[in-house]
Amino acid sequence: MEPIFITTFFNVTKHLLQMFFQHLPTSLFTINPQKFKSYPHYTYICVEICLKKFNSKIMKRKIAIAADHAGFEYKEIVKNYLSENFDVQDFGTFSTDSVDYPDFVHPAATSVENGENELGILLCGSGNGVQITANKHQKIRCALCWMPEIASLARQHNDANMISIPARFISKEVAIEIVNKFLSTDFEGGRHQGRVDKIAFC
Ligand SMILES: O=C(CO)[C@H](O)[C@H](O)COP(=O)(O)O
Repeated sequence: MEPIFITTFFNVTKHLLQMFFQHLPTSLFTINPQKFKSYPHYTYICVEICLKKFNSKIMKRKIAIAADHAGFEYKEIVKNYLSENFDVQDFGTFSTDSVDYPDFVHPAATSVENGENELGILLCGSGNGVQITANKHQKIRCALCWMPEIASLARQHNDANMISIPARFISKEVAIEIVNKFLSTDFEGGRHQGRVDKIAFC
């Protein structure tokens, strides 16, 4: 390849990366064009980083969150934790005043069901009330998660599109770990696909 093309290619890539992702380490942009031939995979890596960062910055994943008074404090913590990297839609409640969880869960579940949000996180004291409510929706598979491994399995095996968290029974740190697993684990498909397809009954 002509050196001029190589130099131009790297300069353009460098400027684009710097423009969009100023927080990335400078070392990532320090590329010697003369060494291009010995780093063919570098282009691929640059493009991949570019696309991932572009996706997470410009097209943030949309997450619904809702809680009752028992889950309110954890909801705020989870919401703040996610706010930088996700587009979080908060369906309430907005204080520790006593409320009825279905009033907040149904709108959140509807938003996941109709595709307005990709996934949803629900919190109440035991996790049961919000889970039972959400699972009344035909297209919702809401898993009660009290440890991170259960959240991973809920995605891998059950293709759960919502989780419920028992705020009165786990620490805030564990709640965050659960949310991380839920949002970063993919459905495995395969033998689980047919099972998941059989869940919605009528
Ligand atoms: O866990 C719950 C539902 O499953 C609720 O958070 C819990 O029932 C609220 O209880 P209280 O009104 O006594 O605060």
